[in-house]
Amino acid sequence: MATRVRPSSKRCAVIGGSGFLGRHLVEKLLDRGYSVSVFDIRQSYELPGVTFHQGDLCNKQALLLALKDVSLVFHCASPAPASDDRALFERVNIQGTQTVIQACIEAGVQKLVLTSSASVVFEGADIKNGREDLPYAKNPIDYYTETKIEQEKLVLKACDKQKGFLTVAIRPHGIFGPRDPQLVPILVDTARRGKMKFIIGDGTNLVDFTFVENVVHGHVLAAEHLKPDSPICGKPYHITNDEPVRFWDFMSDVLVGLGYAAPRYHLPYTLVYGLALLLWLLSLILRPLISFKPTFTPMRVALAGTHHYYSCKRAKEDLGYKPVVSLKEGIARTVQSYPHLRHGA
Ligand SMILES: NC(=O)c1ccc[n+]([C@@H]2O[C@H](COP(=O)([O-])OP(=O)(O)OC[C@H]3O[C@@H](n4cnc5c(N)ncnc54)[C@H](O)[C@@H]3O)[C@@H](O)[C@H]2O)c1
Ligand SMILES: CC(C)CCC[C@@H](C)[C@H]1CC[C@H]2C3=C(CC[C@]12C)[C@@]1(C)CC[C@H](O)[C@@H](C(=O)O)[C@@H]1CC3
Repeated sequence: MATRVRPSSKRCAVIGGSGFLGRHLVEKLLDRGYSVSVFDIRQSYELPGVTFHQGDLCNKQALLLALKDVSLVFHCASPAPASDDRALFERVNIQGTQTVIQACIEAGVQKLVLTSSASVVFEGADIKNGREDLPYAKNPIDYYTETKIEQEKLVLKACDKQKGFLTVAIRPHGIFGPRDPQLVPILVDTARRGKMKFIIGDGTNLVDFTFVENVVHGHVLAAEHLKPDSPICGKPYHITNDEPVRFWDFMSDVLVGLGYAAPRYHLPYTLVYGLALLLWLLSLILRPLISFKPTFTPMRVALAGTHHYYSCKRAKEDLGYKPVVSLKEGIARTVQSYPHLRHGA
């Protein structure tokens, strides 16, 4: 009689492993002695110990090949928020995540760790020290957030101790660090176009930004604590730097570190938000004729002008989480890693 080989607990797959967070996670997993399969729509690097599977996560057969003999899966793939493409977000984040869950169950995967986002509870109003039991946003500001909510619900609902399939979701906020393709590059691009002179609102709003290595640390802790008798099964966990900072101080530190001037002039929040909404509607109406992407989207303005920081108490208690890199050190390492984005480079 053929016996089913139980996948090695040190064999894992990272869906979205070619991306910013995914690659940092892969590097940490290799350091910790895991062998890693990366499944991604693109291959962006090569590393000893990593097997690449190029494919779309909406394709179950392609996924099944990558999940063979894998016991632990990290799902950190998503279209970029800036794409603002509703159909793409629904296909990848919702239908694709359903496919990931089915493929994991069929392949005998035991643990699935989802990269969700703290923004699943954010709808433009202030959040101060928000806990995981805040309700999901009823009116999410953009399609990205709308589909991240559905994605998280699907993954957490799929947790089934009887069947031996355990799930958990990590909710980071504002990830930054070396190789980040959005926060620092968009910020510098905006500064180079002379649009980072303004502070939206009074500039005192506190926000969480999370150095990528802390996000990775949270994922690894979650994977290693995910056991049938652990309290973390089927739950979401905030993972941040646990050092809320003024949004505009963080932006200024990065800009000044790269040789640009810090924003100085204040603009009223409601005015900028209204304009951003108008521009977004205009871009939607004109989309069949011309394509333009406004820099100041309603979501970016809301993120820039409100308080939104989250409690990591649950992660500290259940996972023993503690950030491994401080905000100051994270900013310094990030700034240093972008010589090509320095002023005048
Ligand atoms: N960057 C942040 O600030 C932030 C904050 C909170 C949560 N997150 C979440 O973290 C995860 C990783 O984000 P990131 O910043 O590393 O983004 P990223 O764009 O660098 O990485 C995403 C990866 O997913 C891959 N991908 C996209 N569609 C795919 C598909 N159909 N099939 C297979 N692969 C596909 C991309 O090729 C890319 O390599 C995402 O789920 C994102 O929602 C990011
Ligand atoms: C144009 C200016 C007002 C601001 C320029 C900087 C912005 C590009 C970034 C500042 C905060 C960032 C951020 C994200 C994208 C880039 C910023 C808007 C996310 C929306 C990316 C997706 C994540 O899931 C969100 C999260 O929940 O952490 C990010 C929130 C912060």
